[in-house]
Amino acid sequence: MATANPYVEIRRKLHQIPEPGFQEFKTQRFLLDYIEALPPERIEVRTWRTGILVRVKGKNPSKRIGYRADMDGLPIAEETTYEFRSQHPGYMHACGHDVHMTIGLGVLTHFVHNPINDDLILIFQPAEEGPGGALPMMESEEFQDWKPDSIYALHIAPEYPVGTIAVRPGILFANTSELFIELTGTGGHAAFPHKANDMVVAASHLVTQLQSIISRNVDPLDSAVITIGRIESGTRQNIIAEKARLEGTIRTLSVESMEQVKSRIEAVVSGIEAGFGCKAEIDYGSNYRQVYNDEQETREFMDWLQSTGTATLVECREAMTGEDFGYFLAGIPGFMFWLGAETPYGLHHSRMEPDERAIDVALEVLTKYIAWKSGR
Ligand SMILES: CC(=O)N[C@@H](CCC[C@H](N)C(=O)O)C(=O)O
Repeated sequence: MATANPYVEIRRKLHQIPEPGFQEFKTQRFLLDYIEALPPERIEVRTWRTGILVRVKGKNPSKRIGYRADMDGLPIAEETTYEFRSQHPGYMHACGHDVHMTIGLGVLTHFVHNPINDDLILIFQPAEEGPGGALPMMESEEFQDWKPDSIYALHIAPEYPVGTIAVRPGILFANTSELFIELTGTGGHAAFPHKANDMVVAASHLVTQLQSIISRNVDPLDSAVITIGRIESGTRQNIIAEKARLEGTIRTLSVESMEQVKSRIEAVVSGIEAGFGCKAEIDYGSNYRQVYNDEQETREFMDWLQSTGTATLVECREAMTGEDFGYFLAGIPGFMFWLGAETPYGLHHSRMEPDERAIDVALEVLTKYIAWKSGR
C-alpha cells in the first residue's frame, strides 16, 4: 500500500533489501543515490567500506554534531504481513535498521535545507549485528578527520508506544561477546553408541551446564545472560554425530562479569571434554563495549524533552541488548535512546512490524534537538 509520507516510502524500499554486515552494497547505493540527489552546496560525502559519512556544512561552525544510523539486516526469513517484504530470501530488517537509516536521511535532508551553525556529521555504519562496524569505522582516516564533538543515535523499541522516548544516563546496553563452541567426538552407527562419542549428547549437556553459570556463578544483582541461539549437529537420525557446533552470545552489565563468565565457560567446556572424551574449541567472535550514555549530555536531553514536550519521556532501565555504538560513546560524549515503535513482536522476530509513525516522531525530536544544541 502506497503512502503519502516520503520517509515511509524510503523505509519500505530499504526494508526490501536487507544485507549482512559489510555486504550492504545495494543499501549503500540506495543511500548514495538519495544523498547525491540533494542540493550539493552544503554537503560532502565519503564512503568507508559499505558505510557512508556525510558532512553538512554549518553556517558558522564551532563544533561537529554527529548522528549515527546502522545499516545491516539479519539472517531471518521474514514472516510479516507486509506487501513490501524482503526481496533477499533468508534476510530481514528485523532490528529496525531500515527505520534508523530512514531517520538518518530525514535528519540529513532537514539540515541541508535548514542549515544550523555547526557542522553535522551523518554516519551510516555497516555491520552492527556483527562483526561490528563501529570500531573500525571510528579508527578510519575518513572518520577521524570529521570526528564529531558529540554523537547521538536511537534504536526502535517495539515495547514502547509511538511518541515515547526511553533513555537513561549511564549504562543503557550491556557488554556483549559472541560465543562459538565446536565439539569433535567420534561418529558411528546409531545402534552401537558404546563405540562412538556422541556429540549430540555432549552438546545437550553443555547447553544446560552453560545455563547454570548465570544462576550459580554470577552475582544475581549483576545481570548476565548466555543464550545459545543455534546448534548444528549430525547428518541423519540413525547416525551418531561426530561434531556439534553451538553458536550464542554472552551479555553482562559489568565488564568484570564478562571475564568471570568466560572463565566459567572455559571450565565447563573442559569438563565436557573430559566427561565425553571429545575435543572442544571456543571462539569468542566479536565483542561489543557497553553503551554508556554520557551523564551530562543525557540529562540535558531529558530536561529538554520534558520542557519542550516534543515526546513523552520514560527514564528506562538498562537492557541486555548490545550495540557497537558503545565504541563511539567511549570516545565521544553523547547518548543512544529507545524510540517507541509499538508492535507485538519484538526485535529479531520474523514478524516484527514497527509502527512507521515513529519515523516522524524521531525526525521532530532530532531536528529540534540538534538545532537547539547548535544554538540556532
Ligand atoms: C540492538 C541489538 O539487537 N543488537 C544486537 C547486537 C549483536 C552483537 C553480537 N553480534 C552478539 O550477538 O553478541 C544484539 O543481539 O543485542
